[in-house]
Amino acid sequence: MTGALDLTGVSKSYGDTPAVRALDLSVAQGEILALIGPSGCGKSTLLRLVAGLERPDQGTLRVGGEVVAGTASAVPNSPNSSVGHAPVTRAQWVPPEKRRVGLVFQEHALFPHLSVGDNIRFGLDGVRRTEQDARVREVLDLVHLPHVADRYPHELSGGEQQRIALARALAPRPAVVLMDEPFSSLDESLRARVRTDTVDILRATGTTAVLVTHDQTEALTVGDRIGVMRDGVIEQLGTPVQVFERPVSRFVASFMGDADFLPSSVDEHGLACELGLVTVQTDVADAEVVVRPHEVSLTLPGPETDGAEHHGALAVVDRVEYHGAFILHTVLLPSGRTVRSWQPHSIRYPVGTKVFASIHPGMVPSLLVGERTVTHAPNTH
Ligand SMILES: Nc1ncnc2c1ncn2[C@@H]1O[C@H](COP(=O)(O)OP(=O)(O)OP(=O)(O)O)[C@@H](O)[C@H]1O
Repeated sequence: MTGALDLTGVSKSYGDTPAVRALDLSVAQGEILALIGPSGCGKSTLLRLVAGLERPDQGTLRVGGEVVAGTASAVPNSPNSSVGHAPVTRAQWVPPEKRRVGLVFQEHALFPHLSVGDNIRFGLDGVRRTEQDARVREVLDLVHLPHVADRYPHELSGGEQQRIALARALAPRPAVVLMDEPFSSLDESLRARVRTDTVDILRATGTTAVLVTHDQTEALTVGDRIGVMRDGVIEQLGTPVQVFERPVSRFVASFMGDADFLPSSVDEHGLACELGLVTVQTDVADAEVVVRPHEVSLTLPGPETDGAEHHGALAVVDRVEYHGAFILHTVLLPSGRTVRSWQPHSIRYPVGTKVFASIHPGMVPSLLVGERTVTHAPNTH
């Protein structure tokens, strides 16, 4: 089925540097896709390809079902052509201004010499002035800034400028809005508010969007799906719950949230790691258990933990970091490995405290064999 945005086998290199490699991606109508990955993995190149600011070396891009770059569906050979002859193909290219794509890029900030109204009108070329005025009013209402049409960008706060940039992108009713780190210049408290407002506006208008971010929380809270990119490919594409709770690889597990990795072994009780038995049914030997800090429980040793080595390990608090609402404890296990544990604000074990570390009951950690996670079912025993 055709989505609002479809990429098929798209590749782009800069000289010898592959930036995007044979990438397939489909974004559904009204969906918000968050793209995340380490610096240089190809996120911006992907957006620039969709925007038409770069040409793909290979592959096809469609916006709203229309081929905007690459090779249109192959024109079949004429009946007279010799058997085995390569199909005739036709390169297609739609320039950026003709694509139904709205941009909220940092480098496409508002024009400083144009009023807010004229900034928004900029994308409405060819539309009658009365219609332009109506649309400017409409999108300014949408971003809750109906009174700023005559102001200049420098007369707006950072958050207001960001909302105007969104209004400008939405004005021509694009099929897809592309956002490259749109909130990164805002301070943290403002960022959360502008982000929420932006998502509300995208939802209210049913707009399809691709958002590039460095921020895990942003990806998890904003994306209907998240694409985790690495070296020019999407290593995992899934819902926030899938990428966080069922990462497909060591890379995704450590990139989306914090993770520690503990070796495991299978004994007569089942699969166990240093933090005790793992509620996973598997016959995989030599797996590593992916342990997230929110899954690790710390308690002071007492009669109930005596002889409970199947359920955890005696550890020593090695490091304590205050994060406001939560406190991150790093504990040293008997093996010399460390694991991290989030504790609520009210619990702060000083460095050197002996604690009993275990996996919270009911948690079903992921298992890694080599670099990939293995699928498994929770142990029902
Ligand atoms: N114009 C260019 N010329 C040469 N190489 C480039 C160019 N643009 C990007 N690259 C290279 O392509 C690769 C992907 O870059 P890209 O900007 O897409 O990554 P990114 O994931 O957006 O990184 P960041 O998060 O740091 O913005 C990198 O190796 C980068 O150095």
